[in-house]
Amino acid sequence: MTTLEGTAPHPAQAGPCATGPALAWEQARSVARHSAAQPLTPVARDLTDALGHALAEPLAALTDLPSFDTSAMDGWAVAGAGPWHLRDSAVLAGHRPEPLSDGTAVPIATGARLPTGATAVLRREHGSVDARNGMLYDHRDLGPVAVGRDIRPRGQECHAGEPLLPSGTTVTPAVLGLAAAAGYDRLQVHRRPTVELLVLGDELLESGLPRDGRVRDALGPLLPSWLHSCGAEVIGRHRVADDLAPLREALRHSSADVVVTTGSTAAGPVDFLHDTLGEVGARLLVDSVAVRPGHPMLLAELPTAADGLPRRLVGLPGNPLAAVAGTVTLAAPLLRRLGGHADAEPHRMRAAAALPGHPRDTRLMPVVRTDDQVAPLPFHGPAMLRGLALADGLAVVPSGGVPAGTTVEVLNIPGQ
Ligand SMILES: Nc1nc2c(c(=O)[nH]1)N[C@H]1C(S)=C(S)[C@@H](COP(=O)(O)OP(=O)(O)OC[C@H]3O[C@@H](n4cnc5c(N)ncnc54)[C@H](O)[C@@H]3O)O[C@H]1N2
Ligand code: MOO
Repeated sequence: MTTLEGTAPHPAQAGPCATGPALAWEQARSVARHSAAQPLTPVARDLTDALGHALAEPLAALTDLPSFDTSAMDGWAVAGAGPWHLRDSAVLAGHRPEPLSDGTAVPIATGARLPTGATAVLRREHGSVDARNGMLYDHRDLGPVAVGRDIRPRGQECHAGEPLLPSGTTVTPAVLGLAAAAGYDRLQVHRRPTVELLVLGDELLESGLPRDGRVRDALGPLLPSWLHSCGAEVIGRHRVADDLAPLREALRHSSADVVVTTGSTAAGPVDFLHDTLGEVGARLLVDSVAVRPGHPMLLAELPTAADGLPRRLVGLPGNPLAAVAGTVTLAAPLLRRLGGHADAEPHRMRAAAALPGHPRDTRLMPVVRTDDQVAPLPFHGPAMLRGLALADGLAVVPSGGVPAGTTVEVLNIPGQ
């Protein structure tokens, strides 16, 4: 941990950008996660606005589910043994039915409330009505209809007050559906951390073919939805000129919980990030990580803004795959922690082929899933996205690499 203060040397004379030894990859992820003492404050959100947030309290059922004895099939609600005298008015979903007496039946729809006295539901395809005497017969000839047959009893899925999901659960479409079914109109969720994305690099083009030594900005299009799927609300995305003053002003004026920068992490003549962090009085928490690609990535605590809330900066390297490595290593754990999301269990898979490693550092390698194994993809250089675009995940390859058959951790690609 290093404090950058005072006047830094001009970047052209600056030595290696990182001021201390690179942190081990696992340690860097842990520092990023624990750099937020606690998740952001809980807020109440309508169901439609809660998607992607994390539950700030356990989701408990507000009612029994189903909340009444329900017909599971279209057919007849029957009372006792058949044949049954058939009542003609059907019971539909949403109706309040009259009680049934023993030996009678009434047509009923799937989802309709069962009349009191009904002992079972006879499916439409299992019964027939004799129009002459108005009697319903079970034509399967399998003996009496079992009591409770094709009835979903009240409380079958849960009882009121029963915990359904723990706090920290990410609100997925399925969680929204469950919450609605269980009686919720609003959910207590953690506020999404706001993120401002600053894309550095005067050489970047925003349209057309790469030309005259300039390249297309690949990270502006890639990162916002990834950051969103890590739980962030991306409130701005800007290009910033390769100069200390514009970057300093952008940092001073940002109101985001987390500023994410791309590029300028290394020691090139226009790599102003370290100097700017020094100027604004930021505190470096991670200053390079023993991981390839992406080792110059960094995490800093920015001075507290007028609102008194802590602010952080994740510096992603400019090489696109290195930026992706920085996203999964530093941005994702920090954003998930701020947003209150529970730690995901590490996902492990067997390597279908040898996974080459770096001699000293962890390597993050785009891999494709084949059955229950993962295989490395070509075109995984730090400046390349071709392998990643085909990948199902990023394998965490320990230093030295691993032979085929080894079980390795595989990181999800955000949003997949
Ligand atoms: N002397 C050293 N040089 C470098 C080191 C080092 O440790 N010492 N590290 C190398 C590594 S590893 C990486 S990764 C890069 C990191 O560089 P920066 O974060 O300073 O990024 P830039 O220099 O601005 O750009 C690097 C590369 O990426 C291209 N780029 C930048 N932004 C984008 C974008 N949004 N979309 C597409 N491509 C982008 C940029 O044009 C450069 O080609 O530094 C090495 N050097
Ligand atoms: O981190 Mo760099 O990505 O090795 O090119």
